[in-house]
Amino acid sequence: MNKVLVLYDSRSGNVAKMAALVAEGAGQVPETEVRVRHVDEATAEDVVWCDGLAVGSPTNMGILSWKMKRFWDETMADKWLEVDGKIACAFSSAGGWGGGMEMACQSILTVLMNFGFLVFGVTDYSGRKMTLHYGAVASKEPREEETQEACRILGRRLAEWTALYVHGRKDQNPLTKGVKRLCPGDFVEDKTQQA
Ligand SMILES: Cc1cc2nc3c(=O)[nH]c(=O)nc-3n(C[C@H](O)[C@H](O)[C@H](O)COP(=O)(O)O)c2cc1C
Repeated sequence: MNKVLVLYDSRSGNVAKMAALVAEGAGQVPETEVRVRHVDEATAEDVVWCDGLAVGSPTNMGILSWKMKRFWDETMADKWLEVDGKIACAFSSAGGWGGGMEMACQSILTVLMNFGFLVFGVTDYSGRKMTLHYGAVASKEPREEETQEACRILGRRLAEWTALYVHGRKDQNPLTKGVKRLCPGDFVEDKTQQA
């Protein structure tokens, strides 16, 4: 069974909504078991259990929340050298566009790299001007369809990579499985807007 953990922190519910969408996306890959854990209830064993991990945090001063940082500093400290090679990605909500959500994703990815995770971004677009190159991002709650879809794509891509690289399921390779992957040109209605 393909195993995905969605680990998140959320103070006012926005990242929790993103986490549910990331989990929904992961669940679109057959034979995938998805666990969703708030950082307050997550254990080191949840991380050990998974093949792939999506970590979400509110953007706090441009980086991950102190609770999420503490989880890796303290809860996971004994597991250092034991979780290398798992596949991982990030997502974050900030107070507004430009508020640092991609930097927060980068800070999450930095922590994960420190533990030996194989981290990734996504080249696909989820809307006319929305992609998730460093992880899925939202301004406040994921209200717009393209923001919601970015979260789903992230979770689905994570489960596809773990299916392929951990379980050898070549049929789940997103580059060859025949599911349309969107790029900016797919959304251009008015050619004068292309630049
Ligand atoms: C301590 C603190 C720091 C924050 N720092 C930022 C920030 O650097 N940039 C930003 O745009 N929003 C910032 N915010 C706003 C949150 O990132 C935003 O409200 C987010 O959607 C909260 O997610 P949550 O509902 O999952 O807790 C901050 C909020 C708090 C409480």
